[in-house]
Amino acid sequence: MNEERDMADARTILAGYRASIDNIDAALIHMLAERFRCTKAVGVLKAEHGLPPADPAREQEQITRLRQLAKDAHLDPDFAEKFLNFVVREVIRHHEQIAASNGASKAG
Ligand SMILES: O=C(O)C(=O)C[C@]1(C(=O)O)C=C[C@@H](O)C=C1
Repeated sequence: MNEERDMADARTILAGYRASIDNIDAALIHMLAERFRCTKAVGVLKAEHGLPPADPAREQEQITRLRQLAKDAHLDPDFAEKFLNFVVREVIRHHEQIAASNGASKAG
């Protein structure tokens, strides 16, 4: 029946899209892992030199840049900003933990 074939075709197309989504999600995880590997090193550097975990001026530059990139890529700039903020808040939390343990190791 035509309806059954349409449904089978739709399922095949959906599976194709899902395969791409799975590849993209894997790439995002790998890119985030690399970003956090890098920011961990930044956290150590900052802690060793007594630099503050957060740098609001740098964040403002990143937001401006990413909002423009998002616009050019037809991605919602508000979403891009929220995503960056979400990631950066987690980075700052890591920086604070590193600074606390750095202080503890200096004291001990
Ligand atoms: O560039 C820095 O100073 C960082 O610590 C990295 C980073 C980021 O994740 O991009 C995190 C915290 C700062 O507020 C700004 C940027």
